[in-house]
Amino acid sequence: MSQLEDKEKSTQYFLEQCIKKRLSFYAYSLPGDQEIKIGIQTSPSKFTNLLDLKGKEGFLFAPFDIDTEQASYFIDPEFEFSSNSTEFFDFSGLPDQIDEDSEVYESSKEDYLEQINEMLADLKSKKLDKVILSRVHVLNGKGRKDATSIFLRLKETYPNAFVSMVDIPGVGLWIGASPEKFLNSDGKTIETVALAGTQQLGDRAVQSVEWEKKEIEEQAYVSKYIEELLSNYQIDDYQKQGPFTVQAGNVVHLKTTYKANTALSFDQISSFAQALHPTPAVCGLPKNKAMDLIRKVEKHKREYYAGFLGPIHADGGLALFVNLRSMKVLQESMALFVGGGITADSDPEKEWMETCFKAQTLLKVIK
Ligand SMILES: C=C(O[C@H]1C=CC=C(C(=O)O)[C@@H]1O)C(=O)O
Repeated sequence: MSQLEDKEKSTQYFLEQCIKKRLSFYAYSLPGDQEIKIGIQTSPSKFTNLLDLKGKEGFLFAPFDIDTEQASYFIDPEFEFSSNSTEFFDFSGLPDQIDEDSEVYESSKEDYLEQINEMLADLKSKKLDKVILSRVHVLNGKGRKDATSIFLRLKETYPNAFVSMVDIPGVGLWIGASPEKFLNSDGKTIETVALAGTQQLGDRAVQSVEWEKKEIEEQAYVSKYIEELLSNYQIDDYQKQGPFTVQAGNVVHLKTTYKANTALSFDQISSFAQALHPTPAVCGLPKNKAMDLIRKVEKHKREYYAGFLGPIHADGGLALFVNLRSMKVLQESMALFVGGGITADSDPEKEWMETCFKAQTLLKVIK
């Protein structure tokens, strides 16, 4: 067996034990990075403001609807492990644990079409410009015992995604392969992206993809929102690139990147992140109206889908991503969360198909 296979195997064993013993842990690999970082904490703390995490080192996990739904968690690891190191952790004294599964509401196609038509009525009467409708697709027969191998396969299949697995007892086990950076900072710069618009790639070359008016507009709403926010924070010195086409598995998106050469304090970064979330890539525009419409129309709770997650460092550096192409892993099933941006020009059937293509990015790896 090669050295790499040996390492992969020990990472697999390690993660499987964490899941069986129901430890609170995170595991992630950054886009383009081979390494998997893992951290364990007996009881992670909740936080309400990113500022509370100032000077801390760990992993944060925030829901979509910060105001009315689940809590935000911070895992401050008592033990850290990396797929590049051979450290040892003794699981032998810990008993196996089983958690009660919570119910997740799965939308039928009829539900989805009814919901999109309800949203379209508000969009067409110009109550709002854009809203994201999401749904849950439940896959039976695969569950917690399969989580680690799916996580490792996602990492191999999507090396440019932020691939993560987070388990917090009573909160849930989540896995994802996100194509969307939320906010990255190394203390000297901040980076974010406007990602929206989706097509199935099929057998086309990425650069040959052409975009329709509806897709160009839905992405432009995200760019406009980010640019207004940068301006509100007096961040004028930034490089903008795009929009250009990027591939995320079997789909492509339109993306604009923003990089500001501004050294912000942690206080400013946390305030900026809080104002940025949720962007019109996952919520809509105007934000409050879109949030109200989502709360009214969607029958499931989004929980941590479309929230944000990632590591933060004691020096204020952070690498946060939007929790997309993600699923909640239950004992014997998996709940995949997928959504798409709806505007007055949306065609309900096409939007339904888009959510199917997005689900395929995960299903392809699970099956
Ligand atoms: C909300 C999702 O994707 C977002 C990111 C890229 C493209 C999107 C779109 O075309 O609608 C969404 O804004 C999802 O994957 O569930």
